[in-house]
Amino acid sequence: MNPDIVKERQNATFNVEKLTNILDGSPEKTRRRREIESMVLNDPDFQEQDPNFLSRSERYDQAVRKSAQMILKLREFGISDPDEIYYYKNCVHPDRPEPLDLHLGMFLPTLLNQATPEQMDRFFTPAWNLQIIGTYAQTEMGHGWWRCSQRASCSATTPTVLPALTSEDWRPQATFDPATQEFVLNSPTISSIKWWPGGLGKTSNHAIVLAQLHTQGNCHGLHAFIVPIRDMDTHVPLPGIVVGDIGPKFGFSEVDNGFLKLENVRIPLDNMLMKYAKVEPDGTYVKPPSAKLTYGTMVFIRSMIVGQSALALAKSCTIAIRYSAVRHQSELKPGEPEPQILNFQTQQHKLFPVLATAYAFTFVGQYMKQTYNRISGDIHEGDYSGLPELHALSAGLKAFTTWAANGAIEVCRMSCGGHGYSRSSALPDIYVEFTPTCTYEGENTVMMLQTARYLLKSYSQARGGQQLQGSVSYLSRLQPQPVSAGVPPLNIQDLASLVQVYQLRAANLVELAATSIQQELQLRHSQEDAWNSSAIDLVRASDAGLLSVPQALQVSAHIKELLIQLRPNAVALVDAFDLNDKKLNSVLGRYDGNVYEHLFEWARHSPLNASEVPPALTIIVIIKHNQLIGSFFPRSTSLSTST
Ligand SMILES: CCCCCCCC/C=C\CCCCCCCCC/C=C/C(=O)SCCNC(=O)CCNC(=O)[C@H](O)C(C)(C)COP(=O)(O)OP(=O)(O)OC[C@H]1O[C@@H](n2cnc3c(N)ncnc32)[C@H](O)[C@@H]1OP(=O)(O)O
Ligand SMILES: Cc1cc2nc3c(=O)[nH]c(=O)nc-3n(C[C@H](O)[C@H](O)[C@H](O)COP(=O)(O)OP(=O)(O)OC[C@H]3O[C@@H](n4cnc5c(N)ncnc54)[C@H](O)[C@@H]3O)c2cc1C
Repeated sequence: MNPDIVKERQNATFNVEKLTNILDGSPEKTRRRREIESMVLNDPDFQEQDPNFLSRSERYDQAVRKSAQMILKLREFGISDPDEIYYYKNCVHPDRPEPLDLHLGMFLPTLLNQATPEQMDRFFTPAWNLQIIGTYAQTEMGHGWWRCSQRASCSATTPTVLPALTSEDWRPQATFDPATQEFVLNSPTISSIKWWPGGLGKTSNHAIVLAQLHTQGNCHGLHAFIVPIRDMDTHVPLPGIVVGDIGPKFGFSEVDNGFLKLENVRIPLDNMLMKYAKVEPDGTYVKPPSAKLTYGTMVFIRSMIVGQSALALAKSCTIAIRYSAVRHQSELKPGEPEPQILNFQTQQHKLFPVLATAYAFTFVGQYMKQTYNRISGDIHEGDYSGLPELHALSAGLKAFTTWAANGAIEVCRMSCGGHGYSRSSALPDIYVEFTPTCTYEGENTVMMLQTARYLLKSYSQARGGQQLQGSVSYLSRLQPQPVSAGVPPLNIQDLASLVQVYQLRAANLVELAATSIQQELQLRHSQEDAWNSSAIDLVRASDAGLLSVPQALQVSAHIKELLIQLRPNAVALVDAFDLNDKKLNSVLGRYDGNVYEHLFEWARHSPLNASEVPPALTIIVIIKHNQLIGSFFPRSTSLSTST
């Protein structure tokens, strides 16, 4: 054990285990988490080659092998609780998305939320047993999101054939054919090819495809269909299915994100997910109780991503803080030993806010999950009243937490200097695997605008005298103040006072956005143009701080004081996240702090070190010996060598 890190732990002023229990929810939950962890980390079937030294195809193959083992073991150990599955999976594939993510995270949950009992028997049971492997295909090459109501090509009441259509307006279509009781699915244009779904490229044999439903000559907007895409025995693509991998990406190397072109693919009537919307055998369309229920799986994953932001931050600051405790640089005072870099105020100012955010997001993630479970329980009982708030909260928190975490991971990487740039630190991987959360499941700006939409509606209800409940109740309680009213009183030591200032700022920003829309409406006369011209204010309204210059200075001074208070407990606070070394997979973030010897050991495994003279270098050796000069270069430009 590195002596610096030992001293850090001796100096801590609280019981780390108790804090771990609080983070987990209870001592029993900590025990069970560790039990699952050891099932995976001590299982030889999950041993792997360091993916840093593998090609993409090798990484995919290794991940598929581990995922298959994972499904067998989950069954063997009878693990079926979604939280436990999620935890087990995260130990099997630490930090890395894998080919079955979409199957587990979106295919199964969409069936649970939108399938009829008969469809559950036909699809969910075989999917649970991994006979059916599914993905969720919404995004297309030309469109990541849909606004059917604004499009000439589709609305619940417009006929299918409209004069003003251009081919680029077309999206994947599912047209009901009553003669055969089938839907005929087509991707009419290049831009309508499904693009991005995880596991689609090679792994899945089924996809939930989001397509426009056409029946009896009318288009009814976006609906979900279960489409078999590969033969269940041979895994070969079925007729009419053009499918494959979209190629290498920034990260996600283990995942076969794919494309899917549908060419007159026929599926039975009862392959449309019909828990809510229905098509009768004669083609009659039965509306769902709420059109928004189609978006349910996205709300589930967005809620989950809030917790993933916390985990990415916990990992990043564990690595950076432990490393900063063992790394020494630059004499502070001449003649004295070099200090731990964690003693530099600037280093603390980089890392301690990340640490605090990791804790805050952990609790926000738990709150988001409880809210999701509560409101989705109501929805299953037929009460849809909480859906707008759940959507606004999950969309806004997904965007806010992923943006914040995305920036903070990079702060942690840079705070480790050069070694942070090495893949041995794990920080580059954490970044590339995390950063697409800002884009997928709804691009963050678009999500903030969804939250703003809800805030503005709530604002106008509050101004109309309604007493609002839940997360927007502050809009009823607080009267937005004009700038001339000055800044509110603030006690920076008092959490309640800080919350009040945040709420006031939020109310002011919502009012600012509403005023902007009103002004733009007078200028532009169209609600949509006024909305777009106020979009910057709207995004700010979803991301609410209202301080005077002296108050801001007071906050700065207080932050410096807090850095000093936090310093003795920094290592213990990251230890409390209880991230096992094998899961963390970082040379810099090792629990024992023995960084340098392991860094050296890790580098020696680089494939480039497999031979002292890599084969490609023989050409240089030959050139050096002047044997090729005559044939490679004209005499007049021949290289001068000393040999
Ligand atoms: C037993 C089960 C076992 C489970 C085990 C689980 C264990 C877990 C194991 C593993 C997990 C692995 C982790 C998984 C990793 C996942 C990787 C993810 C990979 C990525 C996937 C994707 O990206 S899928 C594609 C996602 N795409 C999007 O998100 C597109 C975003 N676009 C949209 O959401 C909509 O198009 C948009 C809302 C932007 C616009 O739609 P439009 O209809 O035009 O909207 P608008 O007119 O603005 O609003 C209409 C109306 O509807 C309301 N609304 C919009 N969205 C929602 C919603 N989601 N919910 C509720 N309501 C919504 C909106 O507010 C408007 O309301 P009103 O104002 O009119 O009242
Ligand atoms: C790693 C990864 C995995 C994915 N997995 C899946 C999957 O499994 N299944 C699936 O269906 N999809 C998947 N996706 C696709 C993902 O859901 C989309 O990329 C995402 O929804 C964003 O859509 P887009 O790419 O069309 O971006 P665009 O909407 O084209 O965004 C581009 C820019 O335009 C801006 N913009 C767009 N609309 C507006 C607006 N109304 N107002 C203001 N600004 C706007 C955005 O803010 C952004 O800056 C995945 C993507 C990635 C990167």
